[in-house]
Amino acid sequence: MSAPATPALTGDAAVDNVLYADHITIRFGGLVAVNDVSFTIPPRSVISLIGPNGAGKTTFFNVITGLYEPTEGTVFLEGEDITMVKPHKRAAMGLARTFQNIRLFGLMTAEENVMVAMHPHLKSGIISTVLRTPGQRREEREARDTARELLQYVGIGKSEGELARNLSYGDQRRLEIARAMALRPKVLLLDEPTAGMNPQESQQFNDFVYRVRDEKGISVLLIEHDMSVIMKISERITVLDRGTMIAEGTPDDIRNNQQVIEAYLGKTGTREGKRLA
Ligand SMILES: Nc1ncnc2c1ncn2[C@@H]1O[C@H](COP(=O)(O)OP(=O)(O)OP(=O)(O)O)[C@@H](O)[C@H]1O
Repeated sequence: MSAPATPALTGDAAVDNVLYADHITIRFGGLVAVNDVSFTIPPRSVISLIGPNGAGKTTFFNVITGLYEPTEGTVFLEGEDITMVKPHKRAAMGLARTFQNIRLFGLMTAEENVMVAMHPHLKSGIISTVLRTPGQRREEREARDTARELLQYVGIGKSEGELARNLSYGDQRRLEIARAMALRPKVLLLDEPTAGMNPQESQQFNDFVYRVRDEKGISVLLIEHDMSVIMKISERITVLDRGTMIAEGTPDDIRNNQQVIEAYLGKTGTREGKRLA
């Protein structure tokens, strides 16, 4: 099923969805990187954003997370207009992300990496931190316990004392997710989460994403190049090509969509030598 660039949204999309990006356009000088794209993330959903190189995925993602201000359009989080809200504030409001290139503190332990991320939710001010008041010590103990629980949750509980840089690549990705979850997100935005994972880690990742959705009630948005991951994991897929939304639907809809096949493979079916999984 192919969708127009501006699908008609029924009801109040800003209220019914955790996230609603309404008619987003982003221009860089003369280049229209994203062209009038509307997009929703329903509660407890696993959604993917795909498209060939240069399609506008990262640019759109950056508008959602607040790194870019859209030229036109509005972003709502649980009905609240967050278009002008800065990235760190959005993170504290419940939009947590991981990065394509892992960004951990390599010389801190796994546990410390998660504790640092909790900072926006901690109450202690600078004075009580310096004086190490009983309240501050209690809060630190609780933060440490929560960090350990999160590390257990993502499957690297035994590595709590390891320096982040000594963890395997797959475990560093898990640590990034634990850190994002420390923000108690409503939406978890994952940029290329399975890059560099082996097939077994990739399968475990799929199971993990469903657990996050079902047990924690968090919605997950993925940008991912690996089609086999996308097709297995997504409840809904949105496809961008040259800044325009060319299709939206279930994995089966997308797999059989002629426009999507052409966008990826070219009309002759040979572009980049790829196949849709
Ligand atoms: N900061 C910027 N300034 C100017 N042009 C940009 C900027 N960021 C992205 N673009 C351009 O916008 C278009 C969309 O790029 P974007 O990185 O969003 O695509 P993408 O789908 O994420 O691609 P890839 O899969 O290769 O990462 C490209 O033509 C890119 O060159």
